[in-house]
Amino acid sequence: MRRYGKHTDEDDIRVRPSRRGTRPRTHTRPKHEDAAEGLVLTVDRGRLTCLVEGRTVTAMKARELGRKAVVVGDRVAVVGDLSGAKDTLARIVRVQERTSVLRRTADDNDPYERVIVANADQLAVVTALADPEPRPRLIDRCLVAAFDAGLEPLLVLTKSDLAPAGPLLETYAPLGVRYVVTNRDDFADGSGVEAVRELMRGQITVCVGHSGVGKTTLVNALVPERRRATGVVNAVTGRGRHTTTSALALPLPPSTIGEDGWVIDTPGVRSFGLNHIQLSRVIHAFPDLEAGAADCPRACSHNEPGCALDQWVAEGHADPARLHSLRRLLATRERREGD
Ligand SMILES: Nc1nc2c(ncn2[C@@H]2O[C@H](COP(=O)(O)OP(=O)(O)OP(=O)(O)O)[C@@H](O)[C@H]2O)c(=O)[nH]1
Ligand SMILES: [Zn+2]
Repeated sequence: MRRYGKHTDEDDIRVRPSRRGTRPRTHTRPKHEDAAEGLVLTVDRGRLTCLVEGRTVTAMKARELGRKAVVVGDRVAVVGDLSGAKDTLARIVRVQERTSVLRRTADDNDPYERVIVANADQLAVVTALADPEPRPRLIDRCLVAAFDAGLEPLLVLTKSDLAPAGPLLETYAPLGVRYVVTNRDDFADGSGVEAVRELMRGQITVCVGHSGVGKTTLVNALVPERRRATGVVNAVTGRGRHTTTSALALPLPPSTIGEDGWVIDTPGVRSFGLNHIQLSRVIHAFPDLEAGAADCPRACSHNEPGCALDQWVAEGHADPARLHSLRRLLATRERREGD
């Protein structure tokens, strides 16, 4: 599978002086060797729901983890009561190095970019073809966030009963982004949703979409067990609904080919702040252009006089439509009203 430049969280990289030789070996042995492996499914006010050996276990962060955030998708080491029984609380003592991190937008209530999901493989951008109208700038911002985070983007175009997908797909054709067109009438007999599941098999897919685009309808169709799954979470939080703003990881139903995969629903995540985006990581998703950027001025924005990409395209090394698309994406870094 194609991979964009994956990167991990800065705070995963720790430089520590080696203690070897200065202390007896027993002291450097990792603690909690008996810990079980868990996958974080959701987070609610310091309580983390983890899947541990097939059971849903509630846990909290061990103090030794300090301020390090533990997020949905994290692979963790868990100790303590792992029975999953009511009112039990396990402890997360380690977080495995992340293969990818997706950050949430900074907003008025929270000025910080925060990691919302770890270890995802792809980002499904759910967009209605009508009602509400598609918002290409918003789609572009999501694509930039995906490229930056090293996630494979996937366009899920819903409500195809209301409008054709052609015009929107034309805009995205030069980007070569995979897409699937859906509508809820096709979900009824399961045929429509199988095509979406196929694109998610064996992957960890984060779903984002603006309110009203049909994301809930889609996720419920993808994971018919959702009600039961969220029921488990509710037993933990003691609330009637899953009302947290945390993402929620849901298992795709088992398939005959054995690669199941996960869908991560993200209530309240509609777009992404792009201030932290590194141009080099975005252009990494455009290998045909990246080669031509070698001759760019230092810290080139790729949208300024002297950008070597104009020459590169003029010489026929890459399709002008690709450069146009790249520049359009990079231009969405400036936030505008409604993004
Ligand atoms: N015509 C049509 N309507 C749909 C389709 N899918 C969902 N809807 C309707 O669109 C509305 C929004 O659907 P939801 O699934 O709740 O959308 P959402 O993106 O989860 O929206 P929020 O709950 O606001 O976050 C509902 O009234 C659905 O019945 C579709 O394929 N075609
Ligand atoms: Zn350039």
